[in-house]
Amino acid sequence: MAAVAAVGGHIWKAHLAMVISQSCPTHSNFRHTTTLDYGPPEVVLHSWINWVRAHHLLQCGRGTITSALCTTPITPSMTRKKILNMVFVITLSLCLILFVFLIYMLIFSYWNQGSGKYYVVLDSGSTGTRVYVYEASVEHKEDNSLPIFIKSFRDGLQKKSNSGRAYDRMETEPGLDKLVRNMSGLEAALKPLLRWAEKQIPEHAHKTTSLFLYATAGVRRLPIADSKWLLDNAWSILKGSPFLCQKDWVKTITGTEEAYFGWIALNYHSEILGARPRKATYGALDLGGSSLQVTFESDQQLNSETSLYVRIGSVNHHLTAYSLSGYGLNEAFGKSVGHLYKKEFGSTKANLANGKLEIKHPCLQSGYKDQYTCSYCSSNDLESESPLINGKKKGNKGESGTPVMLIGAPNWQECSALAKIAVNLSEWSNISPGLDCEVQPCALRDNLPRPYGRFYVISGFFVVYRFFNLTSEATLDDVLEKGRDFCEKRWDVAKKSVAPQPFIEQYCFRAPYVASLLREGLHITDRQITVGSGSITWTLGVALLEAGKAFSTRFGLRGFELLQMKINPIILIPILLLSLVLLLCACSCVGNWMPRFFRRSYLPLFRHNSVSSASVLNIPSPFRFKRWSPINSGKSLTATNSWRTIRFLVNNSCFALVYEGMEDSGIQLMESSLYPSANSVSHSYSSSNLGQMQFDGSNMGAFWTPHRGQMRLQSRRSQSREDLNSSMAEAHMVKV
Ligand SMILES: Nc1ncnc2c1ncn2[C@@H]1O[C@H](COP(=O)(O)OP(=O)(O)OP(=O)(O)O)[C@@H](O)[C@H]1O
Repeated sequence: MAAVAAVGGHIWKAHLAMVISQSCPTHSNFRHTTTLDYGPPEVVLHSWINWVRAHHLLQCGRGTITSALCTTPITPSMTRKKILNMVFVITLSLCLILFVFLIYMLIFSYWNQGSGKYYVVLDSGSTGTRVYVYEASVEHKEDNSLPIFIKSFRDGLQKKSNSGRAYDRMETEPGLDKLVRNMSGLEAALKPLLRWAEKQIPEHAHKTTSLFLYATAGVRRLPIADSKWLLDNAWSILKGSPFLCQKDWVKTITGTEEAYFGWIALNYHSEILGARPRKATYGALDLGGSSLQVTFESDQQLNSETSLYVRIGSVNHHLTAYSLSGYGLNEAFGKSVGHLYKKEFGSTKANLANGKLEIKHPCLQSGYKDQYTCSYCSSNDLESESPLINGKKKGNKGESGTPVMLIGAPNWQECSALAKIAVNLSEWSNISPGLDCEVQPCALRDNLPRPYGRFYVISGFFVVYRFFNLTSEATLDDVLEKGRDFCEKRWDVAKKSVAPQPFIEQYCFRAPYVASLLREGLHITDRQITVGSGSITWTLGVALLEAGKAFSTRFGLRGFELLQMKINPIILIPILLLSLVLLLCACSCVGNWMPRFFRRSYLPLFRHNSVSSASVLNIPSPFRFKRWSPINSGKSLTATNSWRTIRFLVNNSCFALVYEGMEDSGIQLMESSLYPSANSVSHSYSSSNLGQMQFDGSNMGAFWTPHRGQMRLQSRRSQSREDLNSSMAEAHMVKV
């Protein structure tokens, strides 16, 4: 009802009253008045009539009404009529729902096509904090993949990428984990990023742009008090931005979440997500500065700790996702230094030398000499797996790492062996002792599922390939070869051979490390991997999932199902028209309401006698049913076939329905119907001084349609020949 009213743009407050006709004196005390808050009058009328009938019959059954009329209303044909009426109402409702749904789809689909929603995602990694700005919009794609288009903003960043940095992104260093209780440092890390984001997004959209800060491995491994300080203060900075930000949008994400977001980003980028027919997804190996995220799809029953069930569109995915802490590029180098330190000085912390302890590193070029703060040098460092500070300094709880002096002593064989040690979990952790990398993936704890299927290697892998100018077709042997060449150069030459960028000295180590990590650490072969682009970052996954939520909410549905329905106007418009026709037909059945165009062909009985198309009726609201009283009807009625039938039914059911409250409303009634009968007699309506108007009390009332600000009364079309005949038959039965 509410939907009907809303669609029509009318909210009707119908005050209905039924009074037993004066022609039924025994019922004269029976009066029922009620108020319906919503619903167009035709539906209200119809429901009311049904109620009245039921009530009347009930009263008769109880003997509270003794009128002879009690014997007349219930006949098999009336029951049939009731059923028909119900069917009509249901049909009408269904058509209406279909119609409204289609309109809704049409409007919202195209509304969403154009409108974008912005997202700002701050990635607080161990190496630095980066800002990503995305604009998401609904866009249906030819290949049926997920119909969300995400655009990433990189304005003004092109210049930076030419400077040798691997990513076109706005970033600040160091990572947040090095800024514990350093408010000015925290502001310096975040505010430039916010300012940049503000410039990318149109001002009018700032308030609706969602801002997230997700911290990863660096903050993840801080003591709780430190990470809380960081996040609380980061929140106090972010809430001052013009963007929409909530406290729980400033948080540390788990390694599994990070892995999952990366997988989403990768498969979205590859246009696989939500595709129909289903396409095989790629696994993701996302190598950061601190940790490595592994995500892949598998049908096997796997470890419940690492299992994720995801439904995207109509496709279910069973994922395995985990994060290998300490396997990021920077930390791996730290482990190599820690191993050398242990070999040289044992596992006790050597404070004595105060940074003067020299460590010869086989993965550093000759001529290289620099300070390094080792986080894996003391046994404490190793046990706590404490993070490196910007790849160079500091341990947990404010405790500094061990300062050492790194000296380049290049030796490719030793460097490769050292890289393997950094990969083998049993070499630097007591979690899984004695792992043989030839036998099992030695970067994995016992209970972690082995990577399976095809993978895209992203982030740190991309950085390494890019550093050595390798294409995505390059093999791991190519990486090793390039690494070896680079290691053999003198440091001053090597440094100048590449554009300025962070961690140049570590790439000699990184080449054998990434090869060993994939081959020995994870048992992944060259054939299984493709190097992904630098634009695939887990932050894209965050934006995509948020956009999916936002658009699904707009559609009022969960998930992407509706978004996936490609709405082709060529199909939709005919469906809409068809539903409209169905709707009109249903309306005509229910309430004799149908445009003249349809009506003529259906109702040959009605023929013009004298056309008075100007006759209209102002409908007052509230309105009321009132008994039909020929005495009160003042103005004499023009008798017609149809009218006689109406009156007959009215008399049969002992009451008539009359709009009440029309007295003051200056009612104009049609003198003759727009739709004349075959007998060239017009419909007639009472236009008494009381403004009463009769309806077919035993069946549908008239249907009212808004017309030029007024309402036109039309006679009930369902008083077709068939209907009339059945009414006559009923009357005849009663007489018998
Ligand atoms: N702009 C850049 N140019 C060159 N190298 C970069 C750049 N940004 C990051 N790197 C290198 O890539 C490595 C991985 O960086 P990434 O941003 O993926 O890690 P992170 O987010 O700091 O790591 P984690 O999430 O594990 O803390 C870094 O250690 C660094 O060596």
